[in-house]
Amino acid sequence: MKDRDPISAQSRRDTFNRRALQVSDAQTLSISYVERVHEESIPLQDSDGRVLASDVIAPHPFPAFARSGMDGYAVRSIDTAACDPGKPIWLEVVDHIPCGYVSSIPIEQGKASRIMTGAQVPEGADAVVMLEATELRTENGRSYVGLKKPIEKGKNITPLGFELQEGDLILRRGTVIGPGEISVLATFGIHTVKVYRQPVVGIFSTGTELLDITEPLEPGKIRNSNTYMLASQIREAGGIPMIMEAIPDDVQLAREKVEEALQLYDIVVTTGGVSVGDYDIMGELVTSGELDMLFNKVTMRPGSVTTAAVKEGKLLFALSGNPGACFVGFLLFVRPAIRKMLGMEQLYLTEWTAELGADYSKVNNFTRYVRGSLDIQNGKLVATPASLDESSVMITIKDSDCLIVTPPELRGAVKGQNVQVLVLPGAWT
Ligand SMILES: Nc1nc2c(c(=O)[nH]1)N[C@H]1C(S)=C(S)[C@@H](COP(=O)(O)OP(=O)(O)OC[C@H]3O[C@@H](n4cnc5c(N)ncnc54)[C@H](O)[C@@H]3O)O[C@H]1N2
Ligand code: MOO
Ligand SMILES: [Mg+2]
Repeated sequence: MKDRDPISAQSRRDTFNRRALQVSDAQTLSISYVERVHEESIPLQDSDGRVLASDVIAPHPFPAFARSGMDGYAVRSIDTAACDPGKPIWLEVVDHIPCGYVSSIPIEQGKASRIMTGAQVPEGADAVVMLEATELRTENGRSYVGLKKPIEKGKNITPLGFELQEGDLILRRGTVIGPGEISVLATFGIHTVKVYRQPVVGIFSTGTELLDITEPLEPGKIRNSNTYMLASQIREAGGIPMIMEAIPDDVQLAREKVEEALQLYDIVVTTGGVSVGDYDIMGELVTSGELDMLFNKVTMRPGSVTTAAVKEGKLLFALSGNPGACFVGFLLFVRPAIRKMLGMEQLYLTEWTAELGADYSKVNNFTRYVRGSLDIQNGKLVATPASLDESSVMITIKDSDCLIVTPPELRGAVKGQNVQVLVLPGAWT
């Protein structure tokens, strides 16, 4: 027995007349409402995974001095030209140069200085002979190094500016910071980094059947998995998830919750209640005129009822309650919005061409995004559809590396056929 009021008859009629947008049109529309978030400065050591908010220009050449690549002797190559294994040339050792020390003794004809890997090459020297190719003798308190082979000019020396010149553009705004970028920033003494603030994304699920993950199972009810799946997806996208308590199917509660979430957070994502059922409250809310609805139907499966609306410049994505549709809806619409806010350049999933690993017979008039696994077979990238790929199925999400894009066609797709795949974050890229 129901103990709730269904949504209005008018709302239900409206939902039957939804205008479906193509995925790309729906993406373009929703992304056009996204503004980049503000910048903030954070310590370099906290900047992993964050996005640079300004270009980084090399403030000095790197290396900033000609550097020895070996432990050995800094010499003038010309002095070694006449070396012979049977007749070594002896150069007087005039200095000893550890790392971090700058020698004040230039290398003149017939002279050499002992030098360590990473030390600044002294003036006059144009090559470093490695220690193993030398012998040492002492005479009258002076040291001499013996060389048996000529050395070419520049050998074992990394010239000043070998990697970068002063003024070179090293990192572009929009770059995601990882170990390589951190190394660059540290090298140039950029200890405080200007990055985009992480968008804060409010999440709540709707559904009278939902139990909290801490609650024991009850007949007819399920635990709320979407909220936690979305929180994980938000983190991967670079946002900060704010988990709000799920609500039962009550339009008034949904209205208040959406209002509150839009006040507090940069983006709001909900799940459930967007189809044509009697208690599909989010569907009713977005068509009530309180928000500007952008779309409530997209020509895709799963997630055909994916909905987006905007209020005072903030986006609400009302995703389907079915876990598969929720997962895909996030990837196609919410993730790009978070990435745009973060100033990233690549908003959408990476697209590759792969061979289909098994026949896929399901067809309809919408593009399907089929969960699949990727592997290499006989040197070719192969995408195999998941055994269970229904929108309501949760279990195969964890096994997927990609979404296999199957456009609407009369026939199904066959094994061996080329297909486009959208690579899932963290899988292979
Ligand atoms: N007459 C029609 N019925 C349905 C249609 C249709 O076109 N005509 N579309 C189907 C498709 S496709 C989808 S997808 C779903 C969309 O449903 P809603 O987005 O309205 O979601 P709910 O009805 O609230 O729930 C659907 C399903 O998902 C479970 N759910 C909900 N929230 C969660 C959560 N937080 N964690 C885990 N699972 C959740 C819920 O219990 C339902 O089983 O509509 C079809 N129906
Ligand atoms: O929204 Mo449903 O399949 O289109 O999952
Ligand atoms: Mg429903």
